[in-house]
This record gives sequence, structure tokens and C-alpha cells, in this order.
Amino acid sequence: MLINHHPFQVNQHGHLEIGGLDTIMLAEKYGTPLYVYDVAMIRKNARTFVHTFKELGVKAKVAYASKAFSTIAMLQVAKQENLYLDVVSEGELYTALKAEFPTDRIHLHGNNKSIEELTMAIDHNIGCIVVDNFHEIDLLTRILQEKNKKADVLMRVTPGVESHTHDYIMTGNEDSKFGFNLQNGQAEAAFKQLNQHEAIHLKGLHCHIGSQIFETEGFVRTTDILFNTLADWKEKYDYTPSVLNLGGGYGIRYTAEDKPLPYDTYVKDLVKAVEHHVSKLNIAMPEIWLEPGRSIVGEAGITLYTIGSMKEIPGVRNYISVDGGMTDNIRPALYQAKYDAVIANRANKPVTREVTVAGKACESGDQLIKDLPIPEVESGDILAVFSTGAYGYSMASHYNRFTNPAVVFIEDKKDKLVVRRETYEDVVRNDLSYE
Ligand SMILES: Cc1ncc(COP(=O)(O)O)c(C=O)c1O
Ligand SMILES: N[C@@H](CCCC[NH3+])C(=O)O
Repeated sequence: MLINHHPFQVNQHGHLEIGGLDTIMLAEKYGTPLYVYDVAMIRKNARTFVHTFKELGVKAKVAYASKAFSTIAMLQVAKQENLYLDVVSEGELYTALKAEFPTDRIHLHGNNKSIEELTMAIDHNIGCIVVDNFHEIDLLTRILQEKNKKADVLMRVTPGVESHTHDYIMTGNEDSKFGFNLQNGQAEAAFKQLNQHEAIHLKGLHCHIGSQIFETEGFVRTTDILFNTLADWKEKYDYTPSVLNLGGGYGIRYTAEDKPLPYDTYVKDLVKAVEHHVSKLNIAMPEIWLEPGRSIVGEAGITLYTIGSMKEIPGVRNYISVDGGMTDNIRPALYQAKYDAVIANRANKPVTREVTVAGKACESGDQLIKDLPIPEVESGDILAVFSTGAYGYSMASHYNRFTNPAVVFIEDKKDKLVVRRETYEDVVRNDLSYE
């Protein structure tokens, strides 16, 4: 039985299962809040992207955008699936090195890369650096010259496309902190610097228009815009790219309102758009690189909470409070993101009322879900929130000095702790005395 369109089962005890295991057993064993991932689902998502390119006979690299969920275990799964890896910071790169991710398969992003980040990337011979701005060109070329090394580089451009998503996760629009602007000549100026530099091998362009996008039209329009520029640069500079990186952004189902496309549809439409322009320009087909994050891990993860206090305000609203909230999932507070959930130990009971799920942080805005239909509940019940696998753990905070939850992976009906729950000692570890 699918629960509210989510690919999870309910067992004979009426308990929600993930990967064939009882979520109530998991909550008892590991405590709550708890992030739980169905690893088979992660692998299936990754394989859909990779296999679709194979079926189409198109050379491609699928780089998991590790910002969505970066832990050593997750990066080991990405490695096992032969994915490439997108990192945006020293910390994400450090995690990749700890996971022994092959460095030539790592791509470095970032709109304000530090000298240390660039140096670390160059020292570890990572596969590609996605250059974002003029300051970075100066830093990068200086470091390469000092070290007498060369680097493969993509140039991040902003095409001026407004994707249909929340303002904060839109990145390809003209007014963006990311990348070189294609409209105002900055991209062309950067191109000239990069293309003629002896320490740089400019493999092509990168573009990421935003996240949680449910149609392919924005991506196709972006491809049109990129090829306008490429046609111009072919004519003026005899330049043809060997790589086109179209970023990530493929939407997932958080609630029944979301209607995600199958992931192979994105791949097929993008390939079609690129092939169209390639044949018009009469150039060799570039390799296509993608950077899915959310679509690989989002629906594969759930969060289990224990329900504590409950408050009824007659005629206004009923609250149930859980033992986590914005500190393990900032997305509702940050983007008004909507989530769906069930009472995991009463997953087959009829719905009788609507509640707002409040978190435990000292913020009125710490509300995970508004107007969630649920059956009768008691304190101590377990709430399972769906589709928390992306940008939950990775955006967690220590506000109110909460500890970050543990992470458990399920595969072949076995549970494995992959991130320990933090202790209060972890939280104060770097505090120094002032006495
Ligand atoms: C450059 C870049 N690539 C890839 C991603 C991953 O996006 P998503 O998780 O929506 O697939 C992001 C985040 O939005 C990004 O900024
Ligand atoms: N953190 C965002 C998406 C990442 C945007 C990065 N470019 C989210 O939770 O949806």
C-alpha cells in the first residue's frame, strides 16, 4: 500500500515501514528525531539518470550534488554507483576525501571560493573546477602558476532564465549571486580570459537554473540561450565546448500536490534540446554533465519524531509538538516548504482531525507542517515526515543547542547507523572557558 503517494508500506501492526523495516522499531532502537534512508531508493534514482544517458548513447557524467546530503556513508554509496560528485566547500571536499571518493571524479563549485579551497582542490587533482567569478579567475590562475599546474575548468554562466520555484532556490536568473552574466558581456570577458590562459583547459559551460523544478521547458530554454552564445563564440573565437553542464534541480514529491516528472524525462528532453543545437551548429556532441541532488536522496529519506505536548486553541488551531523541528529541517521556515507526514504507529487509522506540527525550537515560525490530517494521537506516538532526505540533515543547526539527530541507512532489510546522534559534549566541544 502506498501512503499518500509515498513509496512506503504499512505492516500488519499498522506501522509504517521503510525498506521493509518497522519505523517504530527504528525509533525505539535509535531514538528520535531520526533521519532514516532507504538506500535501494537512492541507488534506483542514481541509476535512472545514468542508465537513461546510456540508453540514449550519449556521453555523460552524473555528479551527485552532495550539498543535498553529505556524509561519508552517502558519498560511499555515490562512489559505489559510479557517480561523479559536486562539492561546494572545503568541508564537502573534506568529506569526499574521507569517503575516499576518487578525486578525479569530484567537481568544485562555489561563488566565493577561498584560496584554501582552491589550493585543496588543486593539490588533490580534482576533476574540474567550476569557475564562478573574476576574483576566482585571479586566485585560480595565481595558484596554478605558483604550483606549475593546469586545471580543467567549466565556466558558470547565468542565462537569465527565471525557473518556476521559490526565489531563494532560483539561481539562473539575471539578478543572481552565481556565475557570469550572459547578457551584459561579463561571460564573454571571462571566456576570453579563461580560454587563452595556458594553465586553464576550458572544457565548457555550466548552468544551474534552480531547484525543485517540475517541467523541462526552463531547461530547454536555457539550452537555447547557451547555444546562442556558443554559436557566437564559435564564429568569433572558433570555440566549441567539450562539456555542457546543465546542473540539477529536478523536482520531487513532498506532498500530493507535487507532480514530479520521471527523471528520465528530464534527461531525454535535455539531450534532445542539445542534439538539436549541435546538429544546427554542426559541431561534435559535447559530453552532458548533470548535478542532481534532491532527486537522488530527497524521497529516499524520512524523519521520525516523537510527539510530546499537544495544544488545542478552540476555533483557531490544534498543535502537536515534536522533539525536533527547524533545527533538523529548516525548509518550512526558510522557503515555506510543504511536507506530508503520518503517525507511524497508527498509519492505517482513519483521519479524524487536522493539526499543525510544531517544532521544539524557541521560534513561533518553527512549524514543520500546517493543517496535517491525522487520526487520534497520544503523546509518545511517532510522527514520520516524508521526503526529508535532501537539505534536511545538511542544513541542520544547533539553535537552542539542540544536538543533530542520528542517521540510519536501511538496505536489504538491515539497519545501519551511519551518523551517530550528537551528544551535548559534541555541542560544547569547541567552547572555551572565560573564567
Ligand atoms: C550548482 C548546483 N548544482 C546542483 C544543485 C543541486 O540541485 P538539486 O538538489 O535541486 O538537484 C544545486 C542546488 O540547487 C546547485 O546550486
Ligand atoms: N537548500 C535548497 C536548495 C539548494 C539551493 C542551492 N543552489 C533547498 O532546500 O531546497
